[in-house]
Amino acid sequence: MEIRSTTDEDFDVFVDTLYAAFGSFPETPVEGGGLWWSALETDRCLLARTADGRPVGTAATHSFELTLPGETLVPAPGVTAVGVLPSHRRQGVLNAMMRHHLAELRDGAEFLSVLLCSEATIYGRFGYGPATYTGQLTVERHRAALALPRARGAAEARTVGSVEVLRRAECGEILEEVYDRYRRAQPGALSRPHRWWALRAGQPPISPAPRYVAVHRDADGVPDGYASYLIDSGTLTVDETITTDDAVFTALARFVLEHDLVSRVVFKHVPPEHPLRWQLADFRAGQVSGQMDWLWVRILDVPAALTARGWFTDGELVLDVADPFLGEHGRYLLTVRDGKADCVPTDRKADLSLDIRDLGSIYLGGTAPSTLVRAGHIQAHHPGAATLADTLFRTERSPHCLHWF
Ligand SMILES: CC(=O)SCCNC(=O)CCNC(=O)[C@H](O)C(C)(C)COP(=O)(O)OP(=O)(O)OC[C@H]1O[C@@H](n2cnc3c(N)ncnc32)[C@H](O)[C@@H]1OP(=O)(O)O
Repeated sequence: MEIRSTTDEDFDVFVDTLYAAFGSFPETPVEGGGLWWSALETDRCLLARTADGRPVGTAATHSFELTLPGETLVPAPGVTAVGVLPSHRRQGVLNAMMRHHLAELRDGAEFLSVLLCSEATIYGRFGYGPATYTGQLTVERHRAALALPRARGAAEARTVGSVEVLRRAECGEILEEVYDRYRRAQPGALSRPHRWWALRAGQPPISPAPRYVAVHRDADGVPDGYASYLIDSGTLTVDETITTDDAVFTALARFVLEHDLVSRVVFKHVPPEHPLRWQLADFRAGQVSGQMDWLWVRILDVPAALTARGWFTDGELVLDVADPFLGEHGRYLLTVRDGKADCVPTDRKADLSLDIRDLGSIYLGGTAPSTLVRAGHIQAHHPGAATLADTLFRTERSPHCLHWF
């Protein structure tokens, strides 16, 4: 089998093969997201061909930036468009493409790779672990009153800005600018390169699908948040609510919850532990559903990855990390002082033994190491090791990603 990057000449072969792998047709318009593949970078698309030249597999990489805890931005190659023709499955085509992808990243000194899974059973074997989670919150509007904040001073901190409703097509650059400020501050968030917005590639509100957008502006009229939404049969569905400011989030939530002629509001992409549920005066007015994994992380260089993120508690931890897919194994001393980590190979006794996929899961602070100890995936070598790891890896704001690719 031959695996190589596409060029402008065989990009249409790539698209045809990809669609055939998913059992659909490129010529059939898809609501809103029909142009998603137009944002692919031609030189980062792979075609796998059999010895007689037949295209049988595809995979592509987006050049994203990922925000790590501590608001550090790092390059994050995002794997997408993975498909193998039904006639050639379970013969090792994906395996070969993943080896090719990870080797290319290592050559380019990249230290991680990310993806979203079509099925959660596929990518663990290649060293990816679920690192951020999402869900949706459905609120019955007649029970949706927001509670008065109890913390001293919190009520006064309420935003003094304004909300204006625009059609998606009238928003110009506002969404791109507000999203970019948001993703730089939100651990787990990915950049949406300008080409996505320019090509209207992906899901609403990037795509041209009709949407109303509630744009929040601060006291000086500068946009500092938005909520993109659609109303259908009495249900108002919010695609995404984007802001760096909790008070602006509350103002936008209040805005959609007070919408007339709506019986329920569905907030998509609400991460676990989001404060919105706690802001409802009636805790049971909000029902969580569709909780699932979102961004998966694959670490390729343990010291580079652990020293890149920010840390919030001082401490020391010895991690014994196995990487069965790449046939590697290493033991590392992680030392955190004043928000920065040092990570070096060591012979010291390990506190925890774990698989590289589990390191991917705990890396952004969205999965507690103790949860994976209790699940039987991480081995804690002494009492207190899991608590120590929980304390070190924890972040103030849980990681969240809502970009679909
Ligand atoms: C990031 C993304 O793009 S997600 C989109 C993924 N694509 C799809 O879901 C499209 C439909 N599915 C397909 O095209 C194919 O079935 C693929 C791409 C998922 C798998 O391709 P294949 O070439 O069949 O995989 P390959 O033969 O290399 O299998 C590698 C291993 O993964 C396992 N595997 C492959 N697909 C699956 C699956 N859907 N569920 C569970 N295990 C799987 C195989 O059993 C094999 O396991 P082993 O190493 O223990 O023997």
